[in-house]
Amino acid sequence: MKLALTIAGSDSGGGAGIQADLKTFSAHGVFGMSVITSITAQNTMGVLGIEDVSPDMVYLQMRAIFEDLYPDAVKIGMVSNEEIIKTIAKGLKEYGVEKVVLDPVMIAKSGDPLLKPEAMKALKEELLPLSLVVTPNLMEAKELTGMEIKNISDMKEAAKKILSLGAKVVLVKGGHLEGEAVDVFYDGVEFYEIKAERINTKNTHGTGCTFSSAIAANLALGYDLLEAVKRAKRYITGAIKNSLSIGHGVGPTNHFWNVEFKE
Ligand SMILES: Nc1ncnc2c1ncn2[C@@H]1O[C@H](COP(=O)(O)OP(=O)(O)OP(=O)(O)O)[C@@H](O)[C@H]1O
Ligand SMILES: Cc1ncc(COP(=O)(O)O)c(N)n1
Repeated sequence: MKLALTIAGSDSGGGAGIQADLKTFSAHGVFGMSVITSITAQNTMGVLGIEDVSPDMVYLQMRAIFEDLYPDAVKIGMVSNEEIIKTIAKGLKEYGVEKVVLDPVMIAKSGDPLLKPEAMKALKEELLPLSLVVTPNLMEAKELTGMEIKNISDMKEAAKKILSLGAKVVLVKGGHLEGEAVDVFYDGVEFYEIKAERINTKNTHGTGCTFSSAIAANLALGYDLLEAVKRAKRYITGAIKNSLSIGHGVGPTNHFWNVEFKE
């Protein structure tokens, strides 16, 4: 059995964060574990409240996992404050973790901030250099580079800048552009455009979480990074195509559309 770990925030509504990540791991047949960084009171309409877990408790969760159930890959999502970011960086270094997918979550689809503005620097300086791949959406890539990003050529330029911040591979997600859903993968040598059809739906809560945890699941399964990203792209496209119209706002991705064993 392969093991994957998500270090992220809890979404009470089940569509994003830890909950989306664990469902994604399960759908890939990978055993999922979690380090919860923050608890959000959240649903398809927005975020009612956020309570960060103490850095000590974040560290203890990491210890509990790494000293017993060593993961084959790790995904990092919402890490809202500087102390938590530094604690995670310390843990990753201490336990020598290499297959790290960093989703630099900043704002929820609902517009609610999930990263404190003063924590941006720590995210850039402490976590980015420790990750194998970082997966910013257009807004996050803009925050990381200061660049306005309007097309694929801008995405490539941004990917180069983010690589120079210390990331080994950058995957800029074009979910917020128009036309085909194109993501730009840059490993410092070559650009790859990872493409899929655009699905016309309002139900995209948790797309970034689902995509990054699918990359981590495929890394845990032993695929190389580019292949893991291509497989994750197929997974997220299916999860959006079959997304769920539940709740009154932005519905979540669906992890049960390709399940073989139905009642
Ligand atoms: N409507 C869509 N149709 C097809 N693919 C999409 C659509 N929206 C997003 N994607 C794809 O989903 C993946 C996640 O991208 P997105 O840009 O939505 O991430 P995100 O904004 O970080 O998500 P989140 O807001 O959940 O953190 C990317 O591969 C993107 O191309
Ligand atoms: C705990 C948590 N983590 C991440 C997201 C981002 O996902 P989205 O932008 O789809 O709301 C979220 N809303 N909540």
